[in-house]
Amino acid sequence: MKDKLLLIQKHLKQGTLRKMWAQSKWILQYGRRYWKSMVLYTLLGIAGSGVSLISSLISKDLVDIITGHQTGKLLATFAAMIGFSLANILVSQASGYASTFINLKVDSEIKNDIFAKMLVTDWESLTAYHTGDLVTRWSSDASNISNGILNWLPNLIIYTFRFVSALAVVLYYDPTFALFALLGIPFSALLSRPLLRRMRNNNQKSAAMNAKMYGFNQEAFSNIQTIKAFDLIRFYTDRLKSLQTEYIRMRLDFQKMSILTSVLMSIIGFIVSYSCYGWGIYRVWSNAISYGTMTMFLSLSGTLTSSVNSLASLIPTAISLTISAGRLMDIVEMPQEDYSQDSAVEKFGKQHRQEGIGLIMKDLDYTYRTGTKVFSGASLEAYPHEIVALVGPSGEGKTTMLRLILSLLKPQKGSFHICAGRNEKEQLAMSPSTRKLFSYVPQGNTMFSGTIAENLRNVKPDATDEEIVEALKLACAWEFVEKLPDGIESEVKERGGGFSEGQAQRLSIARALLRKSPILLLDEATSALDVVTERKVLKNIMQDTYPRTCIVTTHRPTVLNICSRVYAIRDKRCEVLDEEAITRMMEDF
Ligand SMILES: Nc1ncnc2c1ncn2[C@@H]1O[C@H](COP(=O)(O)OP(=O)(O)OP(=O)(O)O)[C@@H](O)[C@H]1O
Repeated sequence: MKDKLLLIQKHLKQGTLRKMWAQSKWILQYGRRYWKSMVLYTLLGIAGSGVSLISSLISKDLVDIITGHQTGKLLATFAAMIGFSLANILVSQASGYASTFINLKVDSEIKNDIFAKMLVTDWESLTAYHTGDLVTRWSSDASNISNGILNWLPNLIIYTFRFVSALAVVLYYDPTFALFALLGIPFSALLSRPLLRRMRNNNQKSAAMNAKMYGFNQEAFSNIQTIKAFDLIRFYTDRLKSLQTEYIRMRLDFQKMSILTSVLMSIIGFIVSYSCYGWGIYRVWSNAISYGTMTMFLSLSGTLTSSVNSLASLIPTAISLTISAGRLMDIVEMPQEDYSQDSAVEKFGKQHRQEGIGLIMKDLDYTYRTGTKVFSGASLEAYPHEIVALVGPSGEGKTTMLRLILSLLKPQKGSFHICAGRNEKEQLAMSPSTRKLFSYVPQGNTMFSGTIAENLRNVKPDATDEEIVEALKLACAWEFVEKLPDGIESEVKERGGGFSEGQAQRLSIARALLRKSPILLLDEATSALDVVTERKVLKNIMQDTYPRTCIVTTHRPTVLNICSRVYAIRDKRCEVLDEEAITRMMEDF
């Protein structure tokens, strides 16, 4: 007793129980939405239990009629028996169909909901997780929750009903029989204890292991080229083997314990059923009960044992559910982005479509949560029809500045606004909502599998072929697309496969231009182009009649003299370079 109290105290101290309670409340809050499905599922389950109970009673009558213990209509009882057996099959099939249907529906709804929440989660918080881990949480943990919501509570009611109703019938006919039938319960309870203790541990380990495996596979498959180039095939196959060995060891370890438990449970089951059998024969022999009652007892003792085992199995299910809930709560309870300015931004964008939209950032401070301070008192401005360049050594903060502009990161200090044209007075604070006014071409390849036209229409579904060709021309991509046999209907493979790096970059730029966003951000997006093409692309963007504000980050100073303004990121600030400094930079290159 003292041990138990100490254990509970330890759990309370660690907050395990408190956590489990919070996780259960979180599941219930989802469950509330689906109460109708839960009620339907419960009713079907109770109907099934009722039908099988009545079948047992009819089978008793049938045996008694046959053995001459009871006079009755043999045919009618036989027909009732067949009728109820058929009803049993129908109810269990209907319940199976309903549960699959509801399960699929609830599963997709919960996954949609969690997916949407993940997408609006603060970017920096989300990047703390490996994408493999995120995918595993979203797929397996969400499925676990949807299964649990639908089954756990209804099953608790169904199994309890099954147990209580069978027990009531047994008690009614012969209370001594109940003692035999329930003989196994204390043993089952005793056995489930060590299983439960390890269950929670194992569930946690298994979820983490799945995430690790998924992450490994995902990274390996998307980096096959690098693996080959560095001759890492052996290393990666060995790594997979060692992960699999770790996984198998963990599963087998758990399986061994499960086998031991189920062997012991089965032995207990045998003892219980043979005791029931012996006791039944004795009662029939001493004329206390009929053959029919004995048959019914035997079938009901099976029901009692199985419903107790089913009730016991709900405990590990609850544990695995709370673990999944905890893993999802980690994600969905992270800070969320604020999209409250959506309509204000839309209105602002429409109002100032003609003059374009600029941006003004003043005295920004930004430090990553890891403690890396990137900006201190940095200011930057960019207006329509301008190309503003951000230059600076690697790791100085160019990409971070673009993330700040996109409100993926929030500065700790400073003012940051978009403005109408060059009018500083008419402005709107930057927020995740202002992102809809931007097009962003990040570093690396961002094309999807599909045709060139499909890729471009991803950002503007109603774009005509002419608009697509115009965007391709501005991005200097038309010169190679027009030579392709299928033109804009040519296939692009995963991650821009089938095209050179520079060609894929130009396609990405064309896609961003097609969107006609007031502000265009190019992060090293022209790095794979030759100098002539790079200058041509930027000149085209500058000369386009659309009032676009363009910000580019670059390592190459060769295009700086065509930019409206050049900021050098140094000493955590953005310093405007004069003509002389730009010329010097170009000469030094
Ligand atoms: N997600 C992050 N979390 C923590 N620190 C980061 C993160 N991303 C970048 N940093 C750090 O912030 C600093 C600026 O990085 P950033 O990527 O902005 O540089 P950059 O100028 O764009 O570099 P490059 O020219 O190599 O692309 C670096 O010291 C980098 O290590």
